[in-house]
Amino acid sequence: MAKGRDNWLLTPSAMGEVDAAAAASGIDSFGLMEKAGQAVTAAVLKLFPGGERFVVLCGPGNNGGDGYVAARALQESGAAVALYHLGDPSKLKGDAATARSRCPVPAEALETYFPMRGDVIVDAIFGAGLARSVPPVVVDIVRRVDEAGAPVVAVDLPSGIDGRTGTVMGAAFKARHTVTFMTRKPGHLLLPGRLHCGSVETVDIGIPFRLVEAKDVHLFVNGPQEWLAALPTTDATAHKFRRGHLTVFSGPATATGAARLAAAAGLRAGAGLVTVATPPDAIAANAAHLTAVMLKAVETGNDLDDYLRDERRTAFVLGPGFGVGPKARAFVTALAATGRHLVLDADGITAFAEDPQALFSAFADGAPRLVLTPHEGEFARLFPDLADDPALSKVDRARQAAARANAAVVYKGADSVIAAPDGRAVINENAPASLATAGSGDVLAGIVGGLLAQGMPAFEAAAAGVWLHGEAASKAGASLTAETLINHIDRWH
Ligand SMILES: NC(=O)C1=CN([C@@H]2O[C@H](COP(=O)(O)OP(=O)(O)OC[C@H]3O[C@@H](n4cnc5c(N)ncnc54)[C@H](O)[C@@H]3O)[C@@H](O)[C@H]2O)[C@H](O)CC1
Ligand SMILES: [K+]
Repeated sequence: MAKGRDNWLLTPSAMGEVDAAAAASGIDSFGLMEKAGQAVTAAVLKLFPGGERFVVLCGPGNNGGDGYVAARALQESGAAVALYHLGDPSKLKGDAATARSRCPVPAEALETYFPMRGDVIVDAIFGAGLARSVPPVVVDIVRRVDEAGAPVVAVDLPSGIDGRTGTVMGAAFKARHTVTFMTRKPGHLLLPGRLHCGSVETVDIGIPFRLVEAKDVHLFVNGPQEWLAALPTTDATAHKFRRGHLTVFSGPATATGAARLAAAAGLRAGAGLVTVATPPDAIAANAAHLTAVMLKAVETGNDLDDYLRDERRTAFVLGPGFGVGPKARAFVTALAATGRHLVLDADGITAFAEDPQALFSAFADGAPRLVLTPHEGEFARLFPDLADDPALSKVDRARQAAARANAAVVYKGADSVIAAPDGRAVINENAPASLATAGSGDVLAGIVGGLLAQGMPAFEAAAAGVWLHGEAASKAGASLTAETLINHIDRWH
């Protein structure tokens, strides 16, 4: 499955470099702006064929330039158009100045705009060049538009959204629809930016895609193109041992459900065999609920050493319901020494809060064998400096964490980011809101463990696991529980 426009992501600065490369290769840059403005016009007219008045808000850069093109094209279509500008339009430069000079619509200062009933707003104030918090006049206009409930179509990005991080810089429009150019930007997927974009349309404005590909940014929307080639196939003749053996470590008698959810999910994800390794006091609780999944008592370090002697036990999940004490740290250290694969989740992560370096050192050598699946709070426990650095996007944080831990990191959320130590990263977009339910994280850990058990590399298993989890949730419907989610996990091939 090829990487294409739909799953490619460029940061605004990389997009700017692509623009510059296009201009250097002889492509007419005003032609690009013209196509951008025309595409916005087409989207606006399609979405609002009965719009009474189109109000174009133009900023001081090329985003505003796109707006001047759109204002002219909307007027040429016979629509009523009003135009408001931020800053002194006589100071516009280059293509934006050209676009303004060709726009016959009279313009007024932005602060004088008060929405009227029937207005449809084209937001061309800031796009890729937003560099700091929006000025007070934009904060005011965003508020007026919100209060009036007027629909907004955003050019490139809703003004106020940082295209690199998805952060709201002071205030930002909540668009009904966003028209962006060549590829989406991280801010269209990362929260809260995603919630401000409405539907997002990516328009080819004529920059050859080879110039986009030349920017080797290693950032994509998560999808099968990233990992399908590494997904284990189900071969009818495959022996169950060849499909790997996943072990999930259970917590004490009072906390066994999470491990069973992970185990059942691992089986569904294709592991040939799955065992719940349980403290003796929890055998009865686990035995009462397991059928296809096997059960084995593992209490002490010696028990674990014995258990690990069988090299066919290829992958492990530790954390769901496990408890955060020294036992978790000792077990993880022993597992690391085997050279096999581990998903460390929940309590397993928190157990290393006081000494994250001990965890990173244990997995420092060789190809990544560890998958970490922290939500925001757990991430901050292992990587407090990265969590606190406001300059970093969620992608930056996940990437730096992956490099530090020599692990595939799944930084969870509605906008999960999966990153590898070598810098590859994907942003996930297929997770429905219904996934925010008890036990959903345990199921994810189990899916990833099941894929690791079958020999999938850490980053691919992590990215595939997150995507399959999202697909399962969509199929399970709005009232899903962790149990019904498991029944909808599909291995895909
Ligand atoms: N290939 C493409 O994607 C094309 C994109 N186009 C459009 O161009 C903009 C990017 O244009 P740029 O001039 O770089 O940036 P902006 O217009 O977003 O803003 C820059 C402008 O605004 C000033 N500024 C930035 N932040 C603030 C702030 N907080 N307060 C006040 N002023 C601010 C800054 O100093 C500049 O003057 C892209 O989004 C597309 O819409 C091209 O039209 C075609 C090719
Ligand atoms: K905009």
